Amino acid sequence: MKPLIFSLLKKCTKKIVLSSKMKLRHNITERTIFYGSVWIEDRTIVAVGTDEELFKQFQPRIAEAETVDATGKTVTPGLVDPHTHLVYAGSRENEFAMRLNGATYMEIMNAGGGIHATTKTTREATDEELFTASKKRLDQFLLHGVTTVEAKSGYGLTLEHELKQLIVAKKLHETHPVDVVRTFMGAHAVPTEFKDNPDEFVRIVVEKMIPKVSELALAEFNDVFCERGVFTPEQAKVILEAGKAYGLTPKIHADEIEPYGGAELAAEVGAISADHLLCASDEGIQKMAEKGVIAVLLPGTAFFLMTKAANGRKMIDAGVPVALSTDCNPGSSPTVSLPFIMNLGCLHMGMTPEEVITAATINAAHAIRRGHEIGSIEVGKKADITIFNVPNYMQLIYHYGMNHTDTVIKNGRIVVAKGQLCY
Ligand SMILES: N=CN[C@@H](CCC(=O)O)C(=O)O
Ligand SMILES: [Zn+2]
Repeated sequence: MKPLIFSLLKKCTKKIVLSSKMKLRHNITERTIFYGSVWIEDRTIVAVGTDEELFKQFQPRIAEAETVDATGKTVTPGLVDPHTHLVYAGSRENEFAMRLNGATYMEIMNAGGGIHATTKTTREATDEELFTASKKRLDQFLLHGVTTVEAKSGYGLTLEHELKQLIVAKKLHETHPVDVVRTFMGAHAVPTEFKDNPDEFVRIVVEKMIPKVSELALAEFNDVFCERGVFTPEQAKVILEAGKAYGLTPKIHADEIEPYGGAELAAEVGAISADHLLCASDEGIQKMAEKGVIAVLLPGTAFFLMTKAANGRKMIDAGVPVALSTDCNPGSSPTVSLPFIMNLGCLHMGMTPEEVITAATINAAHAIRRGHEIGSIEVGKKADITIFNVPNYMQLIYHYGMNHTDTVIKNGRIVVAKGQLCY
């Protein structure tokens, strides 16, 4: 039998343990252990407790363990980002300059820029170029303490190019330490070639793209940008129901620019999450709470588009489980820093530090159906753990705009040490 690899994290001044029982009890940190340890065997967490408890339990075997000393640092579950547009080519700083001069995000998109601009550069990129550009971003996510990301297609908008994006995402998942969970988003925009006949494009998404994506098992989720001037709630419903028939779980970009019935639709179709929600109606929020739809909030997008962030506090108080994400994309949120998003969650959405940590770990894991295996430091879960070089979790949120990541353990393996990649 192969010898096991043991790893011990000792003398952590603080370790946050978030129980997966918290799925819907999103607003508390269940347990913080001072001077705690985690015992990992292979890829799995075998024991969690105080230094003393684990020392007693594993005393005869400590000599054979590889030890990571986290003295004076803060240990959390590996962060989970449940909403990214990771796979794309090109960059849109020209639009940033236009917005600084007063143009709006939708004006730029309606004039053929925005998502259309990235669709052009992504279609033109070779598979290798697309892989290399996306891998660079994934490395940056890892360096910021993120061990799992969701990644959407949606910059292809033809069957061929949507598949190209999803295949790159799959290859990243297979070759990179960070797990990449795939979402098909063929309905990210109505391509310019269909601007006079959007229903024909919806037909292609439903009849050609979804069946193929499902046949090739390239995605688990199906997402739609439901917004005035993009896809109507009626079109979005057709697309999401079609996905369900092919085993793809609905997600939705909802109520980002104006109230448009997206939150209500998420509840109606049984979406696992509704994302953005800056302008969600009270009724929509209520329906999401009733159906257990997770709100994936993206305060980096509001920050970058200079608009008011979603009301996270109101959603939590209404009983909606809230997750946080970067929304990493070249137009509305070109960042990989989930810790910065956590800071915005506190400053712009009325969330507490405990709530934003929960939102970026266990609730984020549930938003991509991974709550049973990641998102908390619990016995039996994957050993995905991040150590931040701060003495307590408050400082992680308080010292904003800096990368505090010291060490990342992914699947029981050290992949970032002293803030540098080492996989
Ligand atoms: N709002 C729609 N989609 C992305 C932005 C995509 C882009 O601008 O390239 C978002 O989630 O913000
Ligand atoms: Zn998005």
